[in-house]
Amino acid sequence: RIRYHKWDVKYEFRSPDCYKKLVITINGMSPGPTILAQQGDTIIVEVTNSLITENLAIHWHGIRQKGTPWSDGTEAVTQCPLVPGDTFKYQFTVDRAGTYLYHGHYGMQRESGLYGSIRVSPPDGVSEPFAYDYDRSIILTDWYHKSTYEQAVGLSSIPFVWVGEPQSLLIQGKGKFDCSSAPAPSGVCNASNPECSPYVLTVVPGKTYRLRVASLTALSALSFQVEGHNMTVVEADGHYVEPFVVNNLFIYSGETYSVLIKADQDPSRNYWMSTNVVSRKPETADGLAILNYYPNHPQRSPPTLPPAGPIWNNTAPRLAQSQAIKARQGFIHPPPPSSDRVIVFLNTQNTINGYFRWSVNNVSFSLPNTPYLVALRQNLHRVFNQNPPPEGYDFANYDIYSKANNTNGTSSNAIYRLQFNTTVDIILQNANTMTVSNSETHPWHLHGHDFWVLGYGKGKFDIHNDTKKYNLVNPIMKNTVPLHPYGWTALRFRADNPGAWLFHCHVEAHFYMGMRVVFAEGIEKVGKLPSSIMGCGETKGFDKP
Ligand SMILES: O=C1O[C@H]([C@@H](O)CO)C(O)=C1O
Repeated sequence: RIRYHKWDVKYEFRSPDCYKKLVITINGMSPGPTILAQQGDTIIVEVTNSLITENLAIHWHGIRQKGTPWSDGTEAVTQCPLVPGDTFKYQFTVDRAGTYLYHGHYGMQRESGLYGSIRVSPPDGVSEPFAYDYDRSIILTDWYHKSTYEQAVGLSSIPFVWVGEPQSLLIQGKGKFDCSSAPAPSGVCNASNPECSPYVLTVVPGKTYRLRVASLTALSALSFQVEGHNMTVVEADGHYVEPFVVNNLFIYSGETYSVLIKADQDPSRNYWMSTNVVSRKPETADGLAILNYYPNHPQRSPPTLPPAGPIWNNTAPRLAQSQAIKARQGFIHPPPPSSDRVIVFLNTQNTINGYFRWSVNNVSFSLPNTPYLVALRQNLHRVFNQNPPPEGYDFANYDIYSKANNTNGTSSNAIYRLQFNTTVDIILQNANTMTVSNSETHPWHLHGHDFWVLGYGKGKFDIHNDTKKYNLVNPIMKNTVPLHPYGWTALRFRADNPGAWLFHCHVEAHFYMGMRVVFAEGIEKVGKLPSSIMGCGETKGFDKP
């Protein structure tokens, strides 16, 4: 089946947390419309850029774009962005049931509200390996009052202006900023604006809900909890999980989970759902929503205090949850037992000519003006640096626990070329930032593939011993994975999808500041590129017949 959508993307004044600012909407909505589809369907989205003075690109997060690498929606990697007034047709197949996302992938637009859910059901006659009565989706985000533009300029200025902690946390696009906490011009912050009434999930007592929880935060790692209700984790990034029960779910930007919740508590009242910041010292109020037991009034506040959530600076339970996620029995895709290539990515904060940057192996990524996909397919060698970027770092001498003696980095647009159909291991290695005794959480997202998560650990990854602890039996496959503070994460994937694919930290500011790489594979197998992805940089005129 073909699922056709026509979207108009524009800025509108909105007050998702009671504070009025410019929000990017799709057909008037933020979050945008949910895309519902069945495995095997073709999705067509005709997007018109009505942002007036900004370009646009939309990424289909978790969709691998097999055979349609030009529809991945990543500016300067797979397409020229849409200029204001342009319409672009994204067309791709959803080849696996599960929970996915879409969001802006031009500059830092995602965090202006340009995002939504994709929900793919199994083909006819195939049932999910767990039972539920109802299916609901929520996306968690953090929210800033400064415009994305002001943030981007601050990040690229001397002196550096950090974005800081968010002003509020939103659950499915709704939050509450305390208007009395900061003076705002009259009419800008209005606590009684109905736009910022809490999100309500109504449940029928006794029924089981599949709640698809996703995070698209700009910065924050989150914990999510439902007062008085356990959650059974059953899906992650479109793969079935061997079920396990949690009180709170840790979730990082770019991840999706399905949890089962049974409405089996006292039905005479409502309950809180809450989300709170972890991994960074919180300066943001917890995000709240209401779990409404039918037929109680949906807006009636629960008689209790919202659950507080876990303490922010304890990494142990976060690492433990990461390690608990295994592929479900009967749905295990065993990884190849070994790999053809191992690439180590040291994650560091750097300075380049006085500018703050983020890097892998001390190289901070800069985007060319021409999409890699076109440059590679049409041999436009001038577009980017043709030398291979580093495959590792100075393992013997680099102390991951201290601020580096020399924090200088370099900037490059060189890419990793992978031999088609080979198996590649990626070791993400965390380190101290430029602040003493500080290491952050980085959620890494891979376009065009799922990877096996072979393991997580603390400290410096040891290629001789830590590889022996890899889970080669039932590792989960994902597209986004956390790298915990001072830790390592080991991934394996098959370079089997012809195209050019981003791999990056999903923290919007870190991505913007260069924490990304590009992989390219099987370019000679890429089909004829649509001229609609061309027209910028070295492809000027290529879009004309
Ligand atoms: O990129 C970042 O910059 C700040 C801080 O390191 C300097 O202000 C921070 O917390 C980041 O994640």
